[in-house]
Amino acid sequence: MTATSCVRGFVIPLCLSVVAVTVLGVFALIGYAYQVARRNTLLTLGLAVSSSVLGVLLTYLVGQVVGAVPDVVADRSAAMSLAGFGFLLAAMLVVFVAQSTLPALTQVTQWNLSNRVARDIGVRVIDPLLAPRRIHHLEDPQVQDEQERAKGKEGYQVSNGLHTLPGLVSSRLTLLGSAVLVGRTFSWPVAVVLAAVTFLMEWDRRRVVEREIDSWWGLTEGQRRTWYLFDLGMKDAPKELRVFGLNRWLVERHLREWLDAMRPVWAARRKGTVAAAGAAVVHLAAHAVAVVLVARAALAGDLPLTQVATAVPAILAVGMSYNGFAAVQVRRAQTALRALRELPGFIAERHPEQTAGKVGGLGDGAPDVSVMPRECVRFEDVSFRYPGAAEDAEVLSGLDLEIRAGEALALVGVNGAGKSTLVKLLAGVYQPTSGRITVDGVDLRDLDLARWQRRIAAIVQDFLRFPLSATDNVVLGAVEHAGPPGSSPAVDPGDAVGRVAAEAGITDVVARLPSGWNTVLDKTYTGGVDLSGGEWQRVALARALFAVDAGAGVLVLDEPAAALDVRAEAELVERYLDLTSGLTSLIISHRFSVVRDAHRICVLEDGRIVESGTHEQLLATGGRYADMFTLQAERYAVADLAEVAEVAEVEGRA
Ligand SMILES: Nc1ncnc2c1ncn2[C@@H]1O[C@H](COP(=O)(O)OP(=O)(O)OP(=O)(O)O)[C@@H](O)[C@H]1O
Repeated sequence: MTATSCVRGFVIPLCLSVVAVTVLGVFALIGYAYQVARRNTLLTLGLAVSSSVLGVLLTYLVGQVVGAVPDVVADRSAAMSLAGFGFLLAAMLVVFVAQSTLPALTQVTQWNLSNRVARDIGVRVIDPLLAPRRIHHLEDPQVQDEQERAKGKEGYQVSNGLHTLPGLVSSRLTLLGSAVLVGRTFSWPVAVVLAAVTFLMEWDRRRVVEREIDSWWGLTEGQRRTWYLFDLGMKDAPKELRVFGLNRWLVERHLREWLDAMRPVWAARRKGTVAAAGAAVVHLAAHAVAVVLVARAALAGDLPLTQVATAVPAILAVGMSYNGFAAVQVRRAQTALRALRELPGFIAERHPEQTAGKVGGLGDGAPDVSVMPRECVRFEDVSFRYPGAAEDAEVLSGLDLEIRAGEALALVGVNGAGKSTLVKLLAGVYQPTSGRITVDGVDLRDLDLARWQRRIAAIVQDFLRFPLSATDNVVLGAVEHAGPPGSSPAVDPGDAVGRVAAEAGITDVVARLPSGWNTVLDKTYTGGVDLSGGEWQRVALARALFAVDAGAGVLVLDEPAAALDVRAEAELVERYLDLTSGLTSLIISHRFSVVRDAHRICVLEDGRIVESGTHEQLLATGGRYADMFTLQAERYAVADLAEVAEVAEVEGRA
């Protein structure tokens, strides 16, 4: 086979297919990056291509310079002019300098691109998960897996892949360019064999890297435990750990879990060592043989110095151009990008209930949600069990309940009776398994859920403690009235924040903070402070009242006094009917002093309402409420008597 036919029949198709596979394979990735950060993408890829083109050009120029030296030195007639040689030398140096400066530039554009992409991925992953107004999808393991795939276990995978993509493009072009130089200056078959061996080496590296990543990131259980222990020591429970003297135990346990998690990684590494060594030997031998062949041809006088000086560095450049790590990262990024694009559709397909229900917009003849309920909210024969729970694990079972508009209703029941669950159903974050909830006669399923949820202001049991300023912690109750995030407007006692702060009893608390309303309520920030449990609870109350001020008409208070001291609880009890006046409200509390003033009290037991009436009526009935109230009152009475006796004794002694 002649060199020309070899080039036409084998080398050109091979080169074209390698380029096609590389470009087509990463086309979606590049397209995505271009969509997010057009200039950075073009710049990064342009620099990567330039870097490899300059590298190949440098190899070529080095060959030309070295080849010209003997003739120029001997001043032979065939020698190029001194000016020409100087020009060649200068060109080589310019290319060298340009190629040496490119990596620094590429790194900057690469980081910019990764940052822009990471920001975009964050939004693309979080948005479809947070946008739905219900939360079934968050408890769906398949949705969790899909979002994990979209995000990537080891950070944002698409961003990591794009970070390594320029390196992959560059090494592919270097490989092709250098192989062409080897072919042109020495031998096409040798060029093809070297390229093939280098691909083999890259394939082997890719396998090793992939296996290692899999064995590390696949260990979610061990890994989760390791990081859990780390967080426990650093931020979650530093005080409790010291009280129980668990510091050493934690360090040792963390180390043990980490070692357990790493062992399979090491095993995978050991397993791959023999194959990796084999591939490396084949790779090295092929390149060594190629260099020897060049040397032999040179010694035999069959290869001029210029070609020798070009072919040898080109052979070495081919050998160095495998990039298994980048190939793995890019491939993973492609999978992650697919999942990222499919995530919203995946959620919508698996949870069609999220998109159902839309009436309540103005001007469509539908009821105006922003003033509902005008009459009542009604639970009609409602049963509910949590998604994935066993058939017989019903929390609510055939529950009927009417909450009249403007009524202050209280709900009591033992732990686990389903009170908070009822609140979640009222807010529409879950749908009843059977039965229905209506607002002024309209099924909650048919209402515009987003608007209905804006009608509800709530303190839930596990209320949020934002690591933001005191102002933000209050105004986030009605984010549309809060201004841009982090702007923390000045607070005036007469404005809404000042008013709700006074109602919730936090004016003095905020006045004592080092930077007043601007103080960050998190000790880990400079100048930040933490509040006591009761103070936090009052901040949460202020947030709910801010939402009411902004237009919410249904106030839900789930255990609003759990962390309050006696005086704060008494104040809440005193103001409760004032705070809820004009609103439809639902209060849940185990403290009967808090609920006794409600217009109506309902007892939840065995998944349904078993008693309903005013405090006095329920006491007179002598049922469950009366039992629970009496039990609590007796305990208080005993405590009170003990305290009175103690005081009397102390006074007597005095
Ligand atoms: N997300 C969930 N998934 C599965 N089961 C849940 C979930 N949340 C609560 N449960 C279960 O539902 C039952 C009712 O819980 P809920 O929180 O509504 O009770 P509660 O009356 O508010 O209790 P408490 O007085 O202790 O606050 C409990 O048995 C609880 O384990």
